Amino acid sequence: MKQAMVILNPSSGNEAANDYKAEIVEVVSDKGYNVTVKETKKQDDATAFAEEAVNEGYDYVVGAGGDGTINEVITGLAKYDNQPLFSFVPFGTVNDFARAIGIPLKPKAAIAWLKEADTEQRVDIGKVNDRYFVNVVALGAVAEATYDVGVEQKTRLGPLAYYIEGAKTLAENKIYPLTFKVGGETIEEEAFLVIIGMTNSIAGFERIATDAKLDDGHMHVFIVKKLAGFDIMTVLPSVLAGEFKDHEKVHYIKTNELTIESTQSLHTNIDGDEGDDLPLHLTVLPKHIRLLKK
Ligand SMILES: Nc1ncnc2c1ncn2[C@@H]1O[C@H](COP(=O)(O)OP(=O)(O)OP(=O)(O)O)[C@@H](O)[C@H]1O
Repeated sequence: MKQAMVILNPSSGNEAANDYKAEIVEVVSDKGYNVTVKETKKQDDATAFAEEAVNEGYDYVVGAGGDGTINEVITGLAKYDNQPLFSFVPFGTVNDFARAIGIPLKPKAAIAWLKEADTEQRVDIGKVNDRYFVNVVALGAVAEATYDVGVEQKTRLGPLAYYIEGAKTLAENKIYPLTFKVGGETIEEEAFLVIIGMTNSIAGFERIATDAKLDDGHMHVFIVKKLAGFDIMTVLPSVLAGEFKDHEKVHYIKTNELTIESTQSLHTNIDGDEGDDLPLHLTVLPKHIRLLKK
């Protein structure tokens, strides 16, 4: 019989994931798999379980958790060539990867989606230094502000909690001198924020990288330059209108490889969690994950 592993973060989504465990197991069993459930207790558990699934020859891995858990599961799978199929049920606050794939964000609907998932699509992921990302690498004060968002705040406000913390940094408008090496070219920019997205959905905004596809082989790089008072009023509408890359203070680059350096020390954010400091070397791993989707 085919083997499936469900990797579930019981604490995700304000502990909602735990309530749906039995339903997820039932759906995966009905697809004809013998199901093993692995519950995470701490950071990196999901990566270790996913590696175990590959090494023990599992056919299918189903993640259940927020973007952090999904990143960890994919990190476990990504190192290997003989990967199992992968699906997931989103239980996080933002759920960018689910938005990009078209997985419903409400648990019941997402489980119904999982039931109907029967089509394999190979999707891209990104590599940043030694780590993997499925959604976004961000740097700048807004990116750092996400660490200050508390669990209670996320539960109460959802993605808005991140925007409130981010908005506080707009007032400071701190900029960083950055060097980008891309396609043999060196670009110097004084940037307020840099966003490198793999999919259309970034921080819950589904129209930032409007033409990004799950398997387009590219990263979508948005370098936001120093904003003057009036620009702050026009950036958000440009995001909502799907015209962010055309904003006069945004330098947009589409590439499959990029290096970012700075003379200043600067933290980064990888899929919503604290990432490496600069320098960063980013590449696309094209069609690297075997997503099973509806
Ligand atoms: N049993 C657990 N109890 C508490 N924390 C856990 C547990 N298992 C994993 N974690 C932590 O949860 C992190 C991932 O959380 P995840 O992103 O899945 O959910 P979330 O916080 O609800 O979602 P979001 O990040 O979108 O708000 C892991 O990196 C790990 O540190």
